Amino acid sequence: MKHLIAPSVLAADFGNLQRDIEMLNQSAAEWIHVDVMDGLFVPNISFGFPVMETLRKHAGKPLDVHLMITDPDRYVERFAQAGASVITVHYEACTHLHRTIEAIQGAGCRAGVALNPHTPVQLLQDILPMLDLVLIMSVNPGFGGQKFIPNTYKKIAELCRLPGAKDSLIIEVDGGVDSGNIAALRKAGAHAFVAGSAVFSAPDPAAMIAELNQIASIAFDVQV
Ligand SMILES: O=C(CO)[C@@H](O)[C@H](O)COP(=O)(O)O
Ligand SMILES: [Fe+2]
Repeated sequence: MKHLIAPSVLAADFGNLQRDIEMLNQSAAEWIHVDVMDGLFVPNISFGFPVMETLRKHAGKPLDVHLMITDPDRYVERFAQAGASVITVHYEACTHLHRTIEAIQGAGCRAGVALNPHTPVQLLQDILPMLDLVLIMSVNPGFGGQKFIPNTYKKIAELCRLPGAKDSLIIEVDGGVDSGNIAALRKAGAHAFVAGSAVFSAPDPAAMIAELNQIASIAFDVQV
């Protein structure tokens, strides 16, 4: 499966959000990653529907919504209506994950499940055949700009070996992804790469997205 880059708007300049979205529209990014935090599931609050509204209005690419919220079932329908293409919920935040996945897909979106660094991929075994995406967190969720956790490589490889996944299952990795680890992550088996600070702290964010895209595309040819 082809790789894709999903820059996270959490690291964008909110004073110039429209400008940053335009940059993403013109860039090699395939998706736009939207981090929603409720201050309960994670110790941080990011943004909600008003920002989704702006994104829907200006973004020309699919919105990949990462819900770091407790009981996400309460908001699945609204995020779908607000323009999400992918809705990812946390394994740790759902009591009835099977029902939640059905609700996301029933609302016309692709459904993903995110795993915190401490959550083993094997816990997904019984639900894997339903999933469109698994998001492996490579930092503890809640903040951008954190250090990448190397155990992620092992988790991606283990997930690839789990039976029952759809051929189209997308393995996404999120947290501390940059030009130094994206090739190894791609080789480990990941397809979708979220990058916040690596992109928006770069002097030329669009050039950094192109660089990440390029490295991922030749990952299998390079020694890592
Ligand atoms: O979900 C999260 C953080 O909880 C991420 O999507 C971050 O926004 C990624 O930012 P960087 O680690 O790339 O700076
Ligand atoms: Fe995220």
